[in-house]
Amino acid sequence: MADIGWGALEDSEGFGALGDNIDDYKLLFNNDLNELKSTVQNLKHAAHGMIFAKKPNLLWDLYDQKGYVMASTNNMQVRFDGLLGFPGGLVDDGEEPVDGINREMHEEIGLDLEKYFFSDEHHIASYYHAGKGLILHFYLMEVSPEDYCELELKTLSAVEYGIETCGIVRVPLFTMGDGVRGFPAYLANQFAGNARSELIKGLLAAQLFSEKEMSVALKAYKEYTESQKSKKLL
Ligand SMILES: O=c1[nH]cnc2c1ncn2[C@H]1C[C@H](O)[C@@H](COP(=O)(O)OP(=O)(O)O)O1
Repeated sequence: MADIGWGALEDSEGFGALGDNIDDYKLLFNNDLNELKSTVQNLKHAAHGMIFAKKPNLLWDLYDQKGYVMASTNNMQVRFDGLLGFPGGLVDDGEEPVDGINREMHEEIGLDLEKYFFSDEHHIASYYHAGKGLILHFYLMEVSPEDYCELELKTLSAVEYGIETCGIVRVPLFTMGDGVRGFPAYLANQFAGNARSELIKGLLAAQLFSEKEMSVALKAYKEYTESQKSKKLL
């Protein structure tokens, strides 16, 4: 069969290219965005968001599970390209990032925009990848545990379900007795863009993890990935 390539996707395919170095994504501060807009031509924007609910509970009466976190697998969560990421996507030309995230949330997870709506107050960080000319905007929204479960179910009937979004993922917010399985092992998956860093930032901002808990989990994740490499499992 002839290789027909990615067709219309070809133009934006490079933004998702593998091989990024995390240091390529620079956190933007107050006036950086305006300065970039006035100095760099043809900037592209993307906006992604983390939706979470806090529901402390003991999983199997054992693991302190602090809440639910929705990571979507469209792009993210198991996205069409096999990587994990948050719902969201590229912002259309002439569109504001906040409008882009609402549009993408509706397409990818069926978010009812009459009820839930991302606004500028939900924005927690932006990052710039100079090599790609790409600015990533990250948003965070809390919903009730009941609404969270309803949103999960709605994902299955979203327009992009089965196309961009291949599944919805709950992030395990606990670590098992071996110190690795649970959240540290989840971090060892492959993520789109800087979604791993966004997840860490989002969990801290949502106060689902303390700085100390996060640093223990990150140490375990790093040691785990090193050990996998030395066993040639990665
Ligand atoms: O969750 C994410 N966090 C940070 N960056 C991400 C995430 N998901 C994707 N990306 C990067 C890499 C992608 O190529 C670009 C565009 O996002 P994407 O969601 O793939 O855009 P479209 O759905 O194709 O519009 O951002």
